[in-house]
Amino acid sequence: MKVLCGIIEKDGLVLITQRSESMSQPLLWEFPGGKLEPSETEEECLVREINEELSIDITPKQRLTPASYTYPDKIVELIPYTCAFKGSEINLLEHLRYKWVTPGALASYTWCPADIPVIKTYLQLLQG
Ligand SMILES: Nc1nc2c([nH]c(=O)n2[C@@H]2O[C@H](COP(=O)(O)OP(=O)(O)OP(=O)(O)O)[C@@H](O)[C@H]2O)c(=O)[nH]1
Repeated sequence: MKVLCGIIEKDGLVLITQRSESMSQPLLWEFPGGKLEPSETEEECLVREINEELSIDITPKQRLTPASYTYPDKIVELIPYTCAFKGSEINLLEHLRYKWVTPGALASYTWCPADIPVIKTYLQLLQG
């Protein structure tokens, strides 16, 4: 299944979210996003999912290299986009917590396994 995730940037920081105990992959960190519906574009999916989860508005910017990961019950193709934060207050509607962190701190969180190569790709992009 195709899953879109947003690396949302603001003032040099990145927004990360922690999955709640009731979700699959409980307490792991991820980039907000979700499953691509057949009727929508990748960008539409990102805007919709992030609004549904956090009630904020974002603009997708750059598509990064997707990463595939085989979980016991599903194969996830994780498609990352860098996104601009357009403002408004964050309301957590599904997640346990969120944090704005420096890119250098990303590696110190416990991520969904599919995100590990995505973080590597993002850090390489920043390094130019
Ligand atoms: N949004 C998001 N999902 C991710 C990331 N990494 C990753 O493995 N996933 C997985 O991709 C799927 C996204 O599904 P979803 O957000 O639309 O719905 P969900 O958690 O209710 O799905 P699920 O209950 O089937 O696991 C989940 O299985 C989630 O664990 C990520 O960085 N962001």
